[in-house]
Amino acid sequence: MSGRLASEYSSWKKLQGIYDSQKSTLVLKDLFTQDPERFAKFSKDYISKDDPSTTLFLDYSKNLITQEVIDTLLGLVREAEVESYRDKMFAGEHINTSEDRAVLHVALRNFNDFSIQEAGADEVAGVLEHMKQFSNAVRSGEWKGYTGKNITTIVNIGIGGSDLGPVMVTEALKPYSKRDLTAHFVSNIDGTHIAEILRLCDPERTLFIIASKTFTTQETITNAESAREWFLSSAGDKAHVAKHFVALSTNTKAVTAFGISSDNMFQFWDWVGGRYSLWSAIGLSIALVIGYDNFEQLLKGAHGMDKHFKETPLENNLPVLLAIIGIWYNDFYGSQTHALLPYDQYLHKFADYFQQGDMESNGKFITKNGHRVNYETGPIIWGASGTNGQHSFYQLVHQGTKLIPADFIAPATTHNPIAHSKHHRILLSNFFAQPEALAFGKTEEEVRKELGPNASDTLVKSKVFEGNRPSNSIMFPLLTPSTLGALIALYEHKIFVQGVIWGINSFDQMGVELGKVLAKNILAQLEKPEDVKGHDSSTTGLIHYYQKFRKE
Ligand SMILES: O=P(O)(O)OC[C@H]1O[C@@H](O)[C@H](O)[C@@H](O)[C@@H]1O
Repeated sequence: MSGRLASEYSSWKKLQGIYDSQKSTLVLKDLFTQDPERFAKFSKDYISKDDPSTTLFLDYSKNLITQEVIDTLLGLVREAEVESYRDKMFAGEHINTSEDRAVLHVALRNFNDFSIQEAGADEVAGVLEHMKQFSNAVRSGEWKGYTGKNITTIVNIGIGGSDLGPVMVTEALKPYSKRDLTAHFVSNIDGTHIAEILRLCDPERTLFIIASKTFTTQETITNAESAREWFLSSAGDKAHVAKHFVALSTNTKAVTAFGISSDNMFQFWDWVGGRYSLWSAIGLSIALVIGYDNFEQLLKGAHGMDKHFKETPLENNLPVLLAIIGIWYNDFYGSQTHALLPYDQYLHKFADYFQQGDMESNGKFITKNGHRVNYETGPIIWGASGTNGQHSFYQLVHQGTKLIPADFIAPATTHNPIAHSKHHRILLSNFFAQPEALAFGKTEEEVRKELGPNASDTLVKSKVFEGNRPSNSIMFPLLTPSTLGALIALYEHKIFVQGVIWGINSFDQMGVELGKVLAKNILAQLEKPEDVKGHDSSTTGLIHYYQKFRKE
């Protein structure tokens, strides 16, 4: 991050020139015809140096790019000093400047390869050991509830980064889960969320995991208090809380004040951002569900990608490639969104997870130096698992008026090869067909030929696919813990690279604060109409409407 606006870099200006002069010739159909080597040139294998069985394959040939575009985008990476910023992150420098914090999720999965000096980095192994002991004890049945019964249900209470990561990963790695241990996740302050989950729980066999970095988040603390009240209405004695409540937090004082002993607290540090915290104690529910060894594999898979990101030249660096291609569409083609489309039911929460990961990191208009950007920053991230999306929103992706770059993600093999893998073959045939249709479309001539001479012009036109809609395809042999770790880290580092190029701080989240402050103020005014003060007429009117129906 050089301190300049991205648009001031010479490579940015050059990219604008390339876009203006070559846009009409950047046509995938032609680019593929002109160069039979295009796939080989624009695809990369990732093989983990530590564990060669962990691999990913990235095909980025179906993008509106030429070697010149890629080279110029890499020039942008150099001008923005991404490598130096990356090294600062790994060294523990306080690159989260607004909060004066290091950004060290890489230290949580380090396994002694990188030397990191920041306070707390040397405590990671100890916390992992605590997680290992605890998860083994619960899973084996050695840890008993207050009436001497095994724990069969865990309820993670957390929100944002203290929820989305554990939810996504426990869903993604279900084939590795202990099937007789049920995991629930409560996040929403809406009492319906916890009420419906508690209906499924037996207080004698349920463990509540209160996950909150700050331990002050209103939703989490309120849900945790209601869970404790529900538990005590059966257990009676407060001493039993120790067997049924644990906390994952950086705030020992607040955890103790809540009534959870520090023995049952799993520590982490202020240099772990909420949306980067699944690798920390926040991952306890993951370790409980899939077992500690699999959790460690997840960390190791991510560590392999960290090494790749740190050590691989820019032109072969997968997170860098994903980042610059994203910038090409976001800042030059004017794409507003980016779709994540995993063709794997186990990854059905992947887009939700990276909605926070990306949008909370890069949804910012002020640079680290306090200037307003004059270009677009983070895209809107959305998506759903294939093939469901095909029967809903793909219509717009294929024939709508917007350019929506997409990442298609799929495992070559499945954990559920039912009907001799027939399902998986059909799934993959769609995974291959969609990017092909998006890229190459269907011409009027082809449609006319298909429909015959009597087809009306209107019908023919409605069936034309313009094509030239870009996508990346990411494949891997099977969705294992280490592969998932590598895949998540790939996207984390992509977000990092983009943030550095845009000159913003990807590691604070000031934009979520205003709503919280206003809600607190309004909460105090909800009882009487005469208390509703200081709002616009719309907000006042809405609160008055509520007050007509208000009940205890
Ligand atoms: O873990 P905590 O402190 O309860 O915070 C939960 C979430 O709180 C939100 O307010 C933040 O925007 C998220 O980044 C964070 O993950």
